[in-house]
Amino acid sequence: MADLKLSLRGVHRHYLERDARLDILVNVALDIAAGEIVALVAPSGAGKSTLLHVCGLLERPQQGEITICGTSAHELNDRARTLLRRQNVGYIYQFHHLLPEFSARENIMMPLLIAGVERGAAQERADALLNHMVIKERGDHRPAQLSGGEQQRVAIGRAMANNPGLILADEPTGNLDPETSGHVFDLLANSIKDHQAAGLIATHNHDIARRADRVVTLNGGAVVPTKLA
Ligand SMILES: Nc1ncnc2c1ncn2[C@@H]1O[C@H](COP(=O)(O)OP(=O)(O)OP(=O)(O)O)[C@@H](O)[C@H]1O
Repeated sequence: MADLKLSLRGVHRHYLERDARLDILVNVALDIAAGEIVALVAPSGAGKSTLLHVCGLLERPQQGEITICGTSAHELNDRARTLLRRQNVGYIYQFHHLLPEFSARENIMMPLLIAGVERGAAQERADALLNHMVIKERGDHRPAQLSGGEQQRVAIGRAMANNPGLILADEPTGNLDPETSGHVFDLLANSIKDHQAAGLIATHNHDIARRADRVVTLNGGAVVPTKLA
């Protein structure tokens, strides 16, 4: 049996809008194993961000089971869900969401400090990640002093800081030119594989999606495998 880092079963998520009910996720089943990268490609509004939020325990589905790194989130209260997320999930957004007043190094240190890691050890880990992301010499720069690709590499470093078992990325290269996109995706993919984490990456970019181990889409709210033309 593969070492599953993410497992969804029978997941339903709807939103209520006035009198209407929008069924966004319908009976979703999805497994992602350690070292596996899955691209999620679907039209705008299909529910990609909703799926990522549900996987990352940022939104509760109305039905279904989510298991992250062997722990079922089903029966957990909000506090325990937050802990499970902090310890096991790294999130990367299209617009990096770095803290503007802190340096690249401090941004990467932040989740470590929140997790109670001692400052010196957090700095060492941040420097190793800056090195891994090939932006070692940018550690003292603030986000506004970095290029888009560099900012996104810092965001990847921050997401990887706690060594999470699951990486969720929402359009991580959506803001970058094609060459930088490929480079940033490769750095992200290598980090995920090196750490034997699992990755779920939503993207509109088919060239990026093709670099994943497999591609899925949302069809009527269900997650189904797809082949890109
Ligand atoms: N909190 C909410 N309340 C009501 N409807 C919502 C809410 N969040 C999302 N939706 C709706 O659910 C649908 C799916 O949204 P979602 O953001 O998951 O799509 P997406 O595939 O990520 O789109 P995009 O590629 O444009 O980012 C959309 O129709 C959206 O308007």
